[in-house]
Amino acid sequence: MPDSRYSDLDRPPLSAAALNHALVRPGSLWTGVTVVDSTGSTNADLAEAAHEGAPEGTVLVAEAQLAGRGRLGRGWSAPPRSGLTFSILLRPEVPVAAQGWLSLLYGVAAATAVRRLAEVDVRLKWPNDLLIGERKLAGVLAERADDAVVIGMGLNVSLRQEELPVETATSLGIEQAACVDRDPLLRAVLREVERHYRDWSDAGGDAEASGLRAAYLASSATIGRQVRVELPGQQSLTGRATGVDGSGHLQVEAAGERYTLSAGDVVHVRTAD
Ligand SMILES: Nc1ncnc2c1ncn2[C@@H]1O[C@H](COP(=O)(O)OP(=O)(O)OP(=O)(O)O)[C@@H](O)[C@H]1O
Ligand SMILES: O=C(O)CCCC[C@@H]1SC[C@@H]2NC(=O)N[C@@H]21
Repeated sequence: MPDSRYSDLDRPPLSAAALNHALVRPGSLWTGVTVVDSTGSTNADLAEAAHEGAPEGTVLVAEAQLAGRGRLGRGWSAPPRSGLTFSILLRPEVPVAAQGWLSLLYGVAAATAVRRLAEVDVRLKWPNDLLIGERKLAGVLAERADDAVVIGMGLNVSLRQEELPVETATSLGIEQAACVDRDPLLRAVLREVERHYRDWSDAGGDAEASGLRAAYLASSATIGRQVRVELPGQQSLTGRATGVDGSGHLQVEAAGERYTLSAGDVVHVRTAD
């Protein structure tokens, strides 16, 4: 008899009406939540909406994604309703140089929400993974669309072991989390994103002044560790990850030299100690 807690197609679909009721109100960052049964990629859809002038705070959630994308043309795959696949549209008014922090901000917010509701210890692997132990629970993808930024997240909620697309993945269900309900998880993530985004925007995108850097470092699975960074063209770098700069770039000290790496430059990061 399968464990009915993880029978995803029997789960209630997410309700756009309930999400709008909970999240969209005067003064809130969130201006509208749409839930679709299926699409290619919520990031691609919101990038198109951004070109057409969609407002900041637009949220798009897909019950199923057919061409979910990750960093560097990699994919994101998960069975329908087994998790959360959603994107948000932001129009940040802080210097572009600081906006590299947005995907880290998103990770901090999601980790806070997941820890609180699901009661599991989540750590952040630079640039874009949420890990439980060494296994990937969620990924974040921030992409520029004109002067907007679209940030998407895939979060594995009830995937069973045999449904995981890669051996290095996990889900809240597998980790026996206290909450495997997608609706409260999604609301909590978006509320935390709003809180961190306001503080960071009010500080002009200064991660230090807004407290974002401290929150990020407290959750980091990368900083302070020995890392092996794979770079394009079969090159690699082995050294200590020492911090994250004002643009969200990873700082690595290797053989007495200091390197600064942006998420777009890095093929893979492996911790090596
Ligand atoms: N539902 C999922 N859960 C966990 N991982 C997934 C899922 N779907 C796809 N992936 C993995 O996520 C990868 C995309 O993420 P990303 O581009 O961050 O690569 P990565 O392997 O996590 O990089 P790094 O080695 O630096 O952490 C895909 O190549 C795939 O291996
Ligand atoms: O780990 C990664 O590389 C990032 C994965 C991001 C996946 C999410 S799912 C919702 C949104 N739409 C996409 O096509 N990708 C992101």
